[in-house]
Amino acid sequence: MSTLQDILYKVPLQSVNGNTALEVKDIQIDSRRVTDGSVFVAIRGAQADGHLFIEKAIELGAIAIVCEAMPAQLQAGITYIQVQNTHEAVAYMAHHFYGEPSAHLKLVGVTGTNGKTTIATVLYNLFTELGHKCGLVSTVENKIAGVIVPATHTTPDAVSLNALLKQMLDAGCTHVFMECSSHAIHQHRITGLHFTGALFSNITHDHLDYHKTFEEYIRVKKSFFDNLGSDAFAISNLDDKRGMVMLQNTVAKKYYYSLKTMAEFKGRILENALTGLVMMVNEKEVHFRLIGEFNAYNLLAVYGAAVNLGENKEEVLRVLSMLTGAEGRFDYMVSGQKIIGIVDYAHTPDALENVLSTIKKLRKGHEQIITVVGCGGDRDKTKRPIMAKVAAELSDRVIMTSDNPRTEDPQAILNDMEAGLNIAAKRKTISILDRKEAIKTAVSLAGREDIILVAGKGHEKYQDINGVKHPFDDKAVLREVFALLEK
Ligand SMILES: CC(=O)N[C@H]1[C@@H](OP(=O)(O)OP(=O)(O)OC[C@H]2O[C@@H](n3ccc(=O)[nH]c3=O)[C@H](O)[C@@H]2O)O[C@H](CO)[C@@H](O)[C@@H]1O[C@H](C)C(=O)N[C@@H](C)C(=O)N[C@H](CCC(=O)O)C(=O)O
Ligand SMILES: Nc1ncnc2c1ncn2[C@@H]1O[C@H](COP(=O)(O)OP(=O)(O)OP(=O)(O)O)[C@@H](O)[C@H]1O
Ligand SMILES: N[C@H](CCC[C@H](N)C(=O)O)C(=O)O
Ligand SMILES: [Mg+2]
Repeated sequence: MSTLQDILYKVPLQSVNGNTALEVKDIQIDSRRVTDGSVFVAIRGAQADGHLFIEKAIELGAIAIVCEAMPAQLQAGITYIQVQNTHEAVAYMAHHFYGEPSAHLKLVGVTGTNGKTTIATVLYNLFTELGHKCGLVSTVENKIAGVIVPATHTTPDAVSLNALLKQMLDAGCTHVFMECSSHAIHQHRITGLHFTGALFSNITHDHLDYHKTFEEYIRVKKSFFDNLGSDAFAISNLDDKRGMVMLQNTVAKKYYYSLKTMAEFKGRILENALTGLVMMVNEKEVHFRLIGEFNAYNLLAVYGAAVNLGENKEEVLRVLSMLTGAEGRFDYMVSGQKIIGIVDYAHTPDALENVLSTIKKLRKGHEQIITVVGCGGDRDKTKRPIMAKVAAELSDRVIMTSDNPRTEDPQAILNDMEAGLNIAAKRKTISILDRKEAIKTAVSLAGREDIILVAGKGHEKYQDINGVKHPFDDKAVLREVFALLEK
């Protein structure tokens, strides 16, 4: 068991009031989860201020409080620690409390707007096939050597994350592949972790509701690389406009991948079809089951990481050629009538453009492309008209519908999307609020070999309407509607 003093190692303290030799049972950032012997860390968030719950935490058994501002009245027998930034403090505290698990693991972090889940999942599957016990931290799910632990975030908060890494270590995992979202980097959820490697996929328009400007979003992602140690490797996409900037100030060993110019990990696409990719990877021709140019990039990032982790190149490519991607990422099915259905998590303008242009390139002739798409509520509003415009430009028909409306009026979200449509785009677009009806309509409009893209929700198994998560699964609905056609 650690003492408060032990876990505060490396945390710059502003003032201390009380005993720091106390034994700590756990660390909590949510007062509602405090029990006897917890340390409660008060965090100023977007919705609430943890400082308002200090009394509540003490009532529930907190023995120490870590805060940015000391309460006016201090309770006897309780230790109060004031720090400048509680987000940062809790990350170091969790790291120490759980015995610095990341330092004993080969931990690889993946950041970028799109491709994180795919890259982390393919790495996890590759290394598992290569005979290693692995951990996965991702949007779809977390995994500890094959055992699924449901994910609530792309990257969990610092306490949950360090606890998870400790569980992975205890289960015998040697390698962990983890998505690092920009929210997580900004909120210090990954601060203090020891990374063996870091990967950058790309950066485009997303989360500007949170980061405010694109420059700030870039700065946050870059800070992940700035904070790596000199023993780490950093691999970036040279074909992305910000690929070099990301690694500009890192002291880690730098590597690049590219489809367009010379790079340590160089790919050249020979064939790109709905059946898979054929790509030259550093002079070797390989067939992959993953589809589309964007996955060629993801594969190069994975290959670069595997080589840097000391795996045999031939063996890596042999296993990679057999792997598929992550659930709900270009997830492909065909109806009895030969209508093609693709469920994809594209929920940004760039991802939508990528997935649609990939479909356009891969179709055999002029089969119709019918896109079902919506935009999430309580998220970046500026992407809505752009996503509608992209969908209309690259599809023959568009059914605009609800994604996760969350607390917003679903019709208002559709109106925001419609603002991106010109007259020609409006002519090929219809709006149907109910997502299941929208999918049914798409299928009813499709003929043999036409392609239906259901975008935005990928693996998600629910639709969040007004804070209530209603069961909903794009893949299951599409399968059900396809089955109705057989009757
Ligand atoms: C905007 C955002 O990222 N919010 C995250 C943030 O919450 P917050 O700091 O704003 O929390 P808050 O509700 O204001 O509360 C402040 C503090 O008071 C505490 N509190 C609150 C109430 C109470 O009774 N007692 C109490 O102690 C809370 O536990 C918290 O510590 O910190 C919380 C703990 O880590 C997260 O759960 C929460 O994620 C929310 C639910 C969320 O939706 N986040 C999304 C946007 C997110 O993080 N997404 C990224 C991926 C995006 C992508 O890749 O596309 C992710 O990594 O998942
Ligand atoms: N390298 C890539 N470049 C551009 N688009 C991509 C790339 N990889 C995947 N995509 C597209 O982006 C969507 C999301 O991919 P993925 O889930 O792998 O990314 P992510 O970064 O984990 O996303 P999120 O931040 O939402 O968790 C996919 O469904 C696909 O359409
Ligand atoms: N991690 C992303 C996922 C968005 C998925 C989309 N279906 C939506 O609800 O907007 C977010 O929370 O912004
Ligand atoms: Mg993800």
